[in-house]
Amino acid sequence: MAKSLSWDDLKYEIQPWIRTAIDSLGFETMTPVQASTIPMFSGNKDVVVESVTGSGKTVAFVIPILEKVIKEVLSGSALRKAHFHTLVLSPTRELSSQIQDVIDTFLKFCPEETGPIKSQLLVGTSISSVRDDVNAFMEKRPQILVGTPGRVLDFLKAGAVKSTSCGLLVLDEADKLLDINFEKDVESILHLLPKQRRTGLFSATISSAGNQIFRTGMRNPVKIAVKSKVQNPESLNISYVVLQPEDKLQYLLNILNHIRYRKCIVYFPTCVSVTYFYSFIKYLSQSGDMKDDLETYSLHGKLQTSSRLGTLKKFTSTFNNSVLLTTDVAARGIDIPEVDLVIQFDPPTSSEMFLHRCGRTGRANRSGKAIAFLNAGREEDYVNFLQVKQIELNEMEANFRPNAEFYNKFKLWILQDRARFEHSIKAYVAFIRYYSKHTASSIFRLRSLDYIGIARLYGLIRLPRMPEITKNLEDSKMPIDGWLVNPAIDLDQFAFSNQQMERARLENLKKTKEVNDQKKLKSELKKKNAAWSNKTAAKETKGERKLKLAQKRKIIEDRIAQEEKEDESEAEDDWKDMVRRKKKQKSSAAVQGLFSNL
Ligand SMILES: Nc1ncnc2c1ncn2[C@@H]1O[C@H](COP(=O)(O)OP(=O)(O)OP(=O)(O)O)[C@@H](O)[C@H]1O
Repeated sequence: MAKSLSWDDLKYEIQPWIRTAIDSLGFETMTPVQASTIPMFSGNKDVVVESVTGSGKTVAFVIPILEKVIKEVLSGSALRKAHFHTLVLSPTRELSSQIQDVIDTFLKFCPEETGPIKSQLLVGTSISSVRDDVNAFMEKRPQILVGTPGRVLDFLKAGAVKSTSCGLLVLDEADKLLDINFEKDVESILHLLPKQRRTGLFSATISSAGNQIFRTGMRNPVKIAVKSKVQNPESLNISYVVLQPEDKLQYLLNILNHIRYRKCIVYFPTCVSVTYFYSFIKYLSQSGDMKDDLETYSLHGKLQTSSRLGTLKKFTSTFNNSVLLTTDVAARGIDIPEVDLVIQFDPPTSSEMFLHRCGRTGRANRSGKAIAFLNAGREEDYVNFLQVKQIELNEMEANFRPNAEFYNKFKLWILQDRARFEHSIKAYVAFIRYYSKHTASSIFRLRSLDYIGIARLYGLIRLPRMPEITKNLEDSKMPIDGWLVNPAIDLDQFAFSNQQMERARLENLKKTKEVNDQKKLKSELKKKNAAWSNKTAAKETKGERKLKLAQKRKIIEDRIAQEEKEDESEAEDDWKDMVRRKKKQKSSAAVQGLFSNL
């Protein structure tokens, strides 16, 4: 830590009410990143800030924002109607909402005679449209806008709002905002903002954005990097454990049931794996296989915004023993101080995301533990890969004995409902596709994946047909017809427990059967007809040809006989020559005849 982190020693004089807010929030000292950033960014500097997760970057930009807005207000140059002063962009709705909460917490201390200073959240929801946002903006006249790139762009393009007074832009999780997923929207937003503005980029992994940061139009930015030898905060302990893929779920449940923690976040690779494992864990809770007081939540990008924000709020406000099953949608920026355990069920597709996931615990000097599960075989190399990137991991022994009965229990749960069977396949397929997207592709290779072990992890009954499996799974390991259970299951008899779905399935099955029967009948008939017609056609042509030849011969012989009678002088000619001559005559006559017929 720097020598003096006392707020009194901050090299910038902050507003008294902001200082009151800091005291009430219990922030006794500044964090190093705040000590370096606040004076620069509140002054007239563009900043690029990199500092470990949970080190207080949000307050490091919120105070300068408030300082700048308040200066505008105090200078008497009131914002014109439809104008705003500051724009904060973040990659997720959850994070945007959290940033707005921090701003509003400070604003509660803003004296009325100074204000009113207001903020507005701009994130896509099914409840409010862009037009609603514009109407609310016109009515409330906020100086500070916080939102996700897509929604902010739609809002600015709607035409009613003027961006020419925007003097400050903050990109939180800037490396994410400058990556391929957001790049276009962010660039379009930058074009709509005036060039004369201050810009601040913040992230724990900003270096990974490389030269992209210069596309934000900053002028001589000050680089502030608060780092130790390793990239993770000292209060965060990161471990890894090597497991057979089929044991991973059991091991996770073992931790959730037997290790003491307050709040735990478990990262899964895809949305569908979250929903799938969440429903199985819920079932286990109901059947008494999970500890009694455990509260389980699920959060992923396919949920409605209101449900996502609601879940996060509930998880934040619960007491001990709660678990959030989620995806990378909740990996960056989310600040829930009581989270003391983070589990990565599978490594993420990039090392930056690995840090962000781990960084949901061990925040603001509180101790936290992060555990990454690695599949035995090849993934152990990931530890060295991370070490090169200055991320230190400790090895952890998996002290548990997998229960052989577990897979049967899982299988029985799936066999109760066809929907679960379909869900298991979707989750498995999504995982394989996810695996192919790893940036460290020399470690996470589709060729080396244990397809059967992972199928067991997902409780699969049968391997799905997918090119990745056909290409990479050795023939000797391929189960007969893909079945992982013996005896195989009659899929036509496998019912949905939901009656409506089951009715629809049976209806569909009936229709498919009818169509198939018809198709079969048609193809059989076609085959039969084709065989018959081909044969007859062939026979007819043969017979016809014979008949024609016979007829021709007869005609010629008749003619010869006739001519013999008519011309005795030619009697001595060889009949064969005669035949030839007559043939010639006939053919020329035929040609003439044909011509005249024209
Ligand atoms: N000066 C301070 N003293 C004590 N706690 C602080 C201080 N400043 C911020 N905090 C707390 O530290 C926690 C982490 O802060 P914040 O969310 O801003 O971290 P961050 O650096 O943005 O992390 P990430 O990179 O994960 O987004 C928050 O709970 C915040 O309230």
